[in-house]
Amino acid sequence: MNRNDTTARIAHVFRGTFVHSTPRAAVEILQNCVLGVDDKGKIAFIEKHQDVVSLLEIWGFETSDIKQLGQYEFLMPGMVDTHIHASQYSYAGTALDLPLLEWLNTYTFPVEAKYKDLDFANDVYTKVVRRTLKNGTTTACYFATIHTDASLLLGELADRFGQRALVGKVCMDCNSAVPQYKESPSECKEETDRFIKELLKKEYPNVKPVVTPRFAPSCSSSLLSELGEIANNNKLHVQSHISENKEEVELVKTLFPGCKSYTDVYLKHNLLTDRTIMAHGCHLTDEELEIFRETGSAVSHCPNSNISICSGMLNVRNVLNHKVKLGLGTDVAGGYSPSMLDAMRRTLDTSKALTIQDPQHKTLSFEEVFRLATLGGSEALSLDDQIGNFVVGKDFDALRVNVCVPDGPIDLFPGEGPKVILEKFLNLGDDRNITEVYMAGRRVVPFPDT
Ligand SMILES: O=c1[nH]c(=O)c2nc[nH]c2[nH]1
Ligand SMILES: [Zn+2]
Repeated sequence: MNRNDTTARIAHVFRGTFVHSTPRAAVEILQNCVLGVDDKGKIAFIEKHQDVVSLLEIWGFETSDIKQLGQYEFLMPGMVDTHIHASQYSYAGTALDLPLLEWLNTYTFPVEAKYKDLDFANDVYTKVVRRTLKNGTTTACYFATIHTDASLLLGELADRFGQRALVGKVCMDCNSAVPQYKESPSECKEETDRFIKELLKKEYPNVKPVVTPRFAPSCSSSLLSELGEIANNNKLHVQSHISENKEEVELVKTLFPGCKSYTDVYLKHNLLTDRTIMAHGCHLTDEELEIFRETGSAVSHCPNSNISICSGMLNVRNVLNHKVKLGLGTDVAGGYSPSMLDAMRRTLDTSKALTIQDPQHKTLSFEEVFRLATLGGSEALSLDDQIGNFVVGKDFDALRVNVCVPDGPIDLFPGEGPKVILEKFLNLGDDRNITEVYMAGRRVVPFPDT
């Protein structure tokens, strides 16, 4: 309970129930506790309520500053969407009737080509940032499009609305189906350099660039090498897709005959580091998972997308058994829902479907899935020194949840304790239950303009 930074002042104090994950406990429920946030947005203390008098003295706040959570309220860490296409949000909820490669050619590439138009980009990007924030996504790892200026705009909007974000300008120099939607190799390199330089120059505290080769079939080998070099020279995150559906895996075999596997393609181009996140991985072999573990690369599990466009079912238990970092992603718009609550539910559904197929399969619990959506996501993005749970010194990214809002989606019954309340929220709750969202100590929901 030491106050060693004498300059930090307390900006918020909450008293009540806090729910989070730790490396040891998938769910830890801290009841009757007090949590303080300093004016730099960091968690200053979490203590039992009986210590409040000494906290008042040490930190110099008043009892009247304490925000008391109600009986049916709790704070939980903000959710981390480790894979979402901001540019596909305009058609989320539609166009789910084709498998991946046809889906890309028919729906995705024609829409993404429209982001040359900054007015269109501004409309969709404003809506996706606001929608995901309202649904409790405090951190998003975004794919934009090949357009540098629109991608910079996405970064600006995330900063303005208060969402922590990794933003990727998409890189692709191969596209025979929709040839107007690709760049030349030199354009791709120059524009990626410009994107990174300009985004870093903005000095947004919580918005950073991520090197984004779309996926192996969209990129020449020389482009993949350039991108590996850019990421390593600048110590940047990398994101892409891997082993989403079987047809794609076969295509990669024919496109990169010198590589042993899909994973080997990215490995050979120096794209697998401990700041890499690869979406899907439904069809990765154990040997490939071993490479993920050795390189510290992470998997983003996107179950809504995997089911919606019939790609496959990732065995999350197997990935975790291989000690590979794993977070959850909505993968809008292959996934139709922008909500991480949906990503948790679909993760449980997929795990149960695997158990139906094989009763030996150990189904994921809701507690484990809660961890994947919060701490697991922060680990997958290598941001766990900053966010993911309520630990002194981390940024305060949090949701204030009220399971008993008027006309809300949840009914409670006598004798239901905090664990049941959490489980009901995860399975039945929606954005009506997320009454406040904080990112780095700043209250970002409700929106200041509402
Ligand atoms: O789900 C997906 N969405 C995409 O946009 C994409 N591009 C390559 N592979 C992809 N998979
Ligand atoms: Zn994707």
